[in-house]
Amino acid sequence: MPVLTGASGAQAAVGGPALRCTDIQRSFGGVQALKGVSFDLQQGEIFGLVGPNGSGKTTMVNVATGFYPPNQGRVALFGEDITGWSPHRIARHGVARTFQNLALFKGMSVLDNILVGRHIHMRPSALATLFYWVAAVREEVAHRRVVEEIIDFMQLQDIRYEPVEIVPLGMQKRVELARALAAEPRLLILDEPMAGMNQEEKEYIARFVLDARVERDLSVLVIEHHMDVVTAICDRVLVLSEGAPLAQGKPREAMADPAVVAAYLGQGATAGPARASA
Ligand SMILES: Nc1ncnc2c1ncn2[C@@H]1O[C@H](COP(=O)(O)OP(=O)(O)OP(=O)(O)O)[C@@H](O)[C@H]1O
Repeated sequence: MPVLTGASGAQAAVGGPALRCTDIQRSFGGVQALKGVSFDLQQGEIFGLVGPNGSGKTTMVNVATGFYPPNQGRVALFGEDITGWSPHRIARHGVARTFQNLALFKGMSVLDNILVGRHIHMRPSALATLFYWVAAVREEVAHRRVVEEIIDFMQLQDIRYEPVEIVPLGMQKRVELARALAAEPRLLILDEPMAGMNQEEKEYIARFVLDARVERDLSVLVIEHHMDVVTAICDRVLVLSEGAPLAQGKPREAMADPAVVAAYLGQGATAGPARASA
């Protein structure tokens, strides 16, 4: 059954929060991008961040992943306070993300781009490689095995040796998701993973996310504008507007909240729930 037109793939969440954001505030000069945002993303949950353009979704993700420290508020990952940590340190603690604008390495093959996702598990030491090259080769083989398995999972076998820049946009999005999975994260953060995709490509990504949650024991935070995707894959959503939380709950209920409808209407018909069947 197609994911986006069938029953919700949502499952009940179990355990404590994978990500807890408490009273997050963040400004850029005079622009208050986040005005006290709080939410818990439970382990095993697919949690959506939605809202009109400029409502603070990407800023929230950048705060959670250490790209921007918050001006106020705390971020906790699996119970550990990570406020102010660097992106690299947060990545090592099990967070992988994709970006709104693709961040792939042109000139490298699809396979090598995915292999980059393994870097946080690599132990680069020239000395160790020189004297313990057997171990280094063994490590390289192990990384390649993980990558090959992800290439199979994401159905990228046919394009694995292609330079990434000649691959169609929908496939590039899939490669970026594969690279994030290669990091073997506990929390996966996706910033508009289906932007620019046709219906079939959206179906693929939705299915990969649902399968990855189960097979890879993932918690997922996703920013997405396509409301059919949000209602199909998200257990819960937080709706932001102008940096403030408007509603939180199951997708259909949160999107039906009068304050949410009003916020989207203020943005014009193309920005909001009107795209539900896009
Ligand atoms: N680095 C920055 N410098 C200055 N202003 C910024 C910066 N990043 C975000 N902003 C501002 O913060 C506000 C929230 O932006 P943000 O990108 O987080 O929104 P968004 O909900 O992700 O939007 P979209 O759906 O269009 O991607 C906007 O007014 C934006 O212009």
